[in-house]
Amino acid sequence: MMTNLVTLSNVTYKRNLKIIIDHLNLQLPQNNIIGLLGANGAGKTTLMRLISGVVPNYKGTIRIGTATTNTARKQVASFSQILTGVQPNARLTEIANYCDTLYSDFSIDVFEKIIASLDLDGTEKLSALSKGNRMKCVLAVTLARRVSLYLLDEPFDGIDSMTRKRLIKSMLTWKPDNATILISDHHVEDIANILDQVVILKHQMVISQKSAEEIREKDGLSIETYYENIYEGGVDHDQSHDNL
Ligand SMILES: Nc1ncnc2c1ncn2[C@@H]1O[C@H](COP(=O)(O)OP(=O)(O)OP(=O)(O)O)[C@@H](O)[C@H]1O
Repeated sequence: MMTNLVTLSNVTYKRNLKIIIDHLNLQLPQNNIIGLLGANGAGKTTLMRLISGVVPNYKGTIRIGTATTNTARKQVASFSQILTGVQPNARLTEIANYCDTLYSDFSIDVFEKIIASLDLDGTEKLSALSKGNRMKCVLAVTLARRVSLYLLDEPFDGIDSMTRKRLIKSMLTWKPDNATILISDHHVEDIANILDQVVILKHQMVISQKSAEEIREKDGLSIETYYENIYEGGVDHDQSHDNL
């Protein structure tokens, strides 16, 4: 049986009177790679921020393992917005040392191994990195925290296909056993073959959650087609039973 790592119950989040997340319920199992899909503005980044513990005012409950408060969740989830606020002039090794002081779970050893495997030079300054190299750095810093949950918000945005493959390989290599990765990406097909599950967000809510295997084998669809069908107002046949 799958153990749930993350549970959101009845979570509502408003910003300037606008509802961004509406009575959302979601459970994410342990040791899974989960794709978070949805159009621009669907709320993917907001959902990750809520789970990671950086959003102060929301209604409902959010739990990662036994961590329920924002402070406790920050300790057990590594969010890819980790470089926000880092001095652009900092060198990569300085960033790692800084993260090491911030997070007791940070592994400088893992960070160094990841950047070496991605051909990044630790003496480079963050501000001097190309977009692709910056993304490599983001992934290295995020994964160097040894935690049970990783929240990766569009980690391959604007990345060429070869670099993307290397980043995906790195992610799979360095994911701790039993950890869960929630990953958003606008190009579903890029990550489809590594996903265990797909969660689709629309209209401030989760409109579908399904295992990737079920989509491929039972529904006979690619994840991309499944996503487009659901998003365009198609019906999840398993939920309606009208395909019987
Ligand atoms: N700082 C903010 N103030 C007001 N509204 C915001 C703010 N940040 C996000 N929103 C709104 O919240 C909604 C969800 O935004 P969010 O960035 O979470 O979506 P997303 O699915 O990550 O989008 P994208 O795919 O474009 O990154 C949007 O309607 C957006 O306009």
